[in-house]
Amino acid sequence: MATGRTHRPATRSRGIPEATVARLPLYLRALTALSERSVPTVSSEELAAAAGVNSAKLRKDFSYLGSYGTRGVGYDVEYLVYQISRELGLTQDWPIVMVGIGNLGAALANYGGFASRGFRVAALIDADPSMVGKPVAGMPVQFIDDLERIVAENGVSIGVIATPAGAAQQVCDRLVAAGVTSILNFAPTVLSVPDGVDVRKVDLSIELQILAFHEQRKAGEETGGEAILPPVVRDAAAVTPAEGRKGPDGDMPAVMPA
Ligand SMILES: NC(=O)c1ccc[n+]([C@@H]2O[C@H](COP(=O)([O-])OP(=O)(O)OC[C@H]3O[C@@H](n4cnc5c(N)ncnc54)[C@H](O)[C@@H]3O)[C@@H](O)[C@H]2O)c1
Repeated sequence: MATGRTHRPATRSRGIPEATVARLPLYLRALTALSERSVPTVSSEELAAAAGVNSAKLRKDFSYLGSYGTRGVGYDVEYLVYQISRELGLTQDWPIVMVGIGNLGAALANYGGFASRGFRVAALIDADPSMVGKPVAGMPVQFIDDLERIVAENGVSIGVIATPAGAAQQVCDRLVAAGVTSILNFAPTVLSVPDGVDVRKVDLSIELQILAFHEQRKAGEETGGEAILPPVVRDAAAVTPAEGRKGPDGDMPAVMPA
């Protein structure tokens, strides 16, 4: 089923660079907070600070949306919320399915932030027969055998995978064959998908490793250049890439090769 990795151009067909697309949710989150406080307008500097980006980049990003603000007044908050939501496709409801309702899947299912951002959890799916019918976040868990029917009946185009890494590719293939064209993957494995399918990967351990890198740098600066390696990096240094290292769940290198 899987035919290869998806390669996307850095610029989307409508002319908005991927880097800008990646920042739109940050602007939207900051703008939504302003909207909830009934703030009518915001300057590029204020909004950039709230979103954690620099203001020149923000102005450039908004120019792709055709939004230039008004000199001395700033940007209209409600209109920008609408414009960004429309650009991100959030003015419509997106039914999603989650596969793998263990510790992580159940926590995600219980997160209220999806629904408020236009993502409706249509179904929770697991392969463990003892979980089927049990409620998680107020929904009964459904059996993996019904995946294709569930996707078709709910018109699902986005799937979330929170299974062990060893099951993720097979689950991904079934989702794609059923018609899902976007996957959010939490399993620590690289998924192969055909052209036309987008995969986003979330890995908190990679984020921690990046922080560890910065901590090591800071420690090096404090000691005048003599770097103090945190334990995870010291361990990695003793392992050749060919040997690899098994992570806590036995399927992921604890330190990803560069
Ligand atoms: N991305 C991150 O930052 C992050 C953080 C925590 C965990 N994880 C990963 O998320 C995954 C889930 O972690 P967890 O702690 O919830 O594990 P878990 O063992 O609690 O849950 C996994 C669930 O997947 C189900 N499952 C197994 N094979 C399946 C299949 N073929 N189809 C459908 N369901 C299947 C199991 O029955 C179980 O309910 C793991 O791969 C883990 O490494 C990622």
